[in-house]
Amino acid sequence: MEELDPDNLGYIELEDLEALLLQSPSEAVARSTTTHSSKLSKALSMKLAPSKDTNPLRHYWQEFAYFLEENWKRIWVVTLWLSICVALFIWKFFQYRNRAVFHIMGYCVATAKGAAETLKFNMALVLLPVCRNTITWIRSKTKVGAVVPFNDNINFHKVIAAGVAVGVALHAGAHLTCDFPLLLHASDEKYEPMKNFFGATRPPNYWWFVKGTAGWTGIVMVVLMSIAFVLAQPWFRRNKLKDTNPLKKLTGFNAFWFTHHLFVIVYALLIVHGTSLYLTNEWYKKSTWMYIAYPVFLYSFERIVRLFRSHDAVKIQKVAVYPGNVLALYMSKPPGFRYRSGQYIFINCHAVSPYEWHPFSITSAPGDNYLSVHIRTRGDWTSRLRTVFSEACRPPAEGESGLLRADLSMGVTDSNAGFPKLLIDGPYGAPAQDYREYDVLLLIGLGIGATPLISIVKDVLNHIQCGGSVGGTEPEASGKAKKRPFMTKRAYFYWVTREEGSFEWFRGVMNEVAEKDKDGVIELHNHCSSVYQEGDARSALIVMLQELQHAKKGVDILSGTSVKTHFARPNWRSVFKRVAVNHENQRVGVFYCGEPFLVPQLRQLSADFTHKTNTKFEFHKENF
Ligand SMILES: Cc1cc2nc3c(=O)[nH]c(=O)nc-3n(C[C@H](O)[C@H](O)[C@H](O)COP(=O)(O)OP(=O)(O)OC[C@H]3O[C@@H](n4cnc5c(N)ncnc54)[C@H](O)[C@@H]3O)c2cc1C
Ligand code: HEM
Repeated sequence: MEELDPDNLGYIELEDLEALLLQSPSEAVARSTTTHSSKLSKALSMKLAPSKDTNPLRHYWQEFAYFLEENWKRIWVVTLWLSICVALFIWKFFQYRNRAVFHIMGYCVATAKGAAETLKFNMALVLLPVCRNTITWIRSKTKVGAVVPFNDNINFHKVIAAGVAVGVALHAGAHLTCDFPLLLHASDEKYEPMKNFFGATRPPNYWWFVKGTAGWTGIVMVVLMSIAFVLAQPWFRRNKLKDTNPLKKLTGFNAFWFTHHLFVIVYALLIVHGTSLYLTNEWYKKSTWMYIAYPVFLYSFERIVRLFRSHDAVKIQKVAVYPGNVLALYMSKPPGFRYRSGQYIFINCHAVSPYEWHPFSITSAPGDNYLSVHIRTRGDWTSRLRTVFSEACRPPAEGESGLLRADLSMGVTDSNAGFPKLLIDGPYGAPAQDYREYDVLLLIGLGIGATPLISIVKDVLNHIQCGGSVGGTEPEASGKAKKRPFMTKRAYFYWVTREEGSFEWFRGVMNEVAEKDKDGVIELHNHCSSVYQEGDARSALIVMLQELQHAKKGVDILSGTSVKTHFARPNWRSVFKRVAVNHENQRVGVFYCGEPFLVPQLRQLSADFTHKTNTKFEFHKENF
């Protein structure tokens, strides 16, 4: 069944529907599933002015223009990076092309040295996109985000790592398979200029090169990097192996994480490798440390900041365990802790694992005087966290939401009532944090993916309450106004979950919106996709019961709030159509968080509606 317009249920009077339901449920179902939603869809289509342009060339050009518009930041960054790599390679390659050693080892040595130059650069650069604090600071405090795609930092990290892999293959491959054998078998005449580097007597055998400092450090680096590279692949990191596979225990996020720390040894070896070169004697030509010094220092500083910042445990103020295996933790805000909706923090719980840090989106709003996260049980760590916190909880009192809960005196007490110690680190920037730049927000969350979006909804709500006018300047928790404008004038939130129990997670927020948002700035749509299949008569019956209850008591039977629950998935095209019709000539920020399978469809709809209407949709996504 398609989305029903909650404002327009006039196709059958509710009293008639109730009577009909008692007499003839099947007829009631038939009448309730009239072409209401397709009528709505047609009416919207008529309001839209679709492009009449059928010229295929122009169509492809439009697609291309949209592609450029969407990707220009990525394109310039990757083009610049590639150009620097190529330039470094060529520069070093031709330097060696003109040296005596070229007459023995030829293009092999020129290739090895060209590749080594890109390796120094890439081993330095690969650290920058993972300096999370620096990136969060730059994107919050400066306008650099307008030209640099910070949301792609981890993708860029992987692209550079791929550049490292190519560099290692060329460099190590050329040295091991070509340069060393050529030098061993060179004629005495050709060897003559090499005496400066290798001494009067020529190296006796291949093993001599391998056991030399440059040789063994190089080989150890390749071995360590190979382990880290393999375990960093999404397939291993996300542990997609079958349970029966003996390798299963050796992979997963922790394996990725610990083997990634082998890079500490790799960087130490790289410095040694770069100072014990066979073909360079002058110290000032040994430039490896010059490339990597600053990024290594910056990244080390980041780690030290993380260590100190997360030193003190937060106070737990409230814990609730919800259906759908979700644990909600409400904690005190550490002094000076400022964040934006959409950002996330890392959490560490000693009682679960002293070394593991897991990221979670913040679900409270910047104006709230507490910090909250909603954690869905996925694997070992989240399951154990749920267990240790559940054990300290009591069953909920009547009317309270949450299966088990503990409400402490909201920060007044120093005692943590026997709760395990919790450390946090953050906040860190995420794609959803840029929502304030848009006139209109279309927020789409799948399951637990609603978490960063809930914080946005709360922030818009707090803004309505504090400032009164949406679209004014941004009020701070303290009440002072900052200069940065708050552009958002309207927000649509679509939340799709499988189990109806999930609506418990954010029941409080839903009620608050319904109660406080008098001007209807925020429009909430809950979609429950598991009750019955689309078109199933039973689902139509539930819709009817729900309408009756909603009309009589103002409360939805599933969400337990005044927000209506829809059945089955939303019709995304209709959703975009409605937003386009309601917001001509405006910029709509589409923020999606959830499983990746919906990304192509939403991206395509954003592109289509940007082409065909004068509303501009900008798509952002986050998956976890
Ligand atoms: C930016 C971000 C925000 C997130 N926000 C939320 C949220 O609000 N609510 C929520 O329930 N979940 C959120 N997650 C997902 C959450 O971090 C994982 O579900 C959790 O770490 C799983 O740990 P596990 O050991 O229980 O599960 P596992 O079975 O070990 O892992 C399940 C999945 O989580 C990933 N994962 C495991 N450990 C980590 C880690 N330390 N860091 C990053 N990824 C890891 C794995 O690669 C795997 O894909 C978020 C993830 C990210 C990256
Ligand atoms: C030269 C090789 C590499 C180096 C030096 C390197 C280094 C790092 C460092 C220092 C971090 C930051 C950890 C932190 O502080 O949180 C990191 C994170 C990460 N790296 Fe690498 N890496 C390399 C190769 C790779 C490769 C090949 C992949 C995957 C294909 C990869 C995937 C990742 C991912 C996904 C993260 C982010 C983890 C998270 O925050 O969830 N890296 N890397």
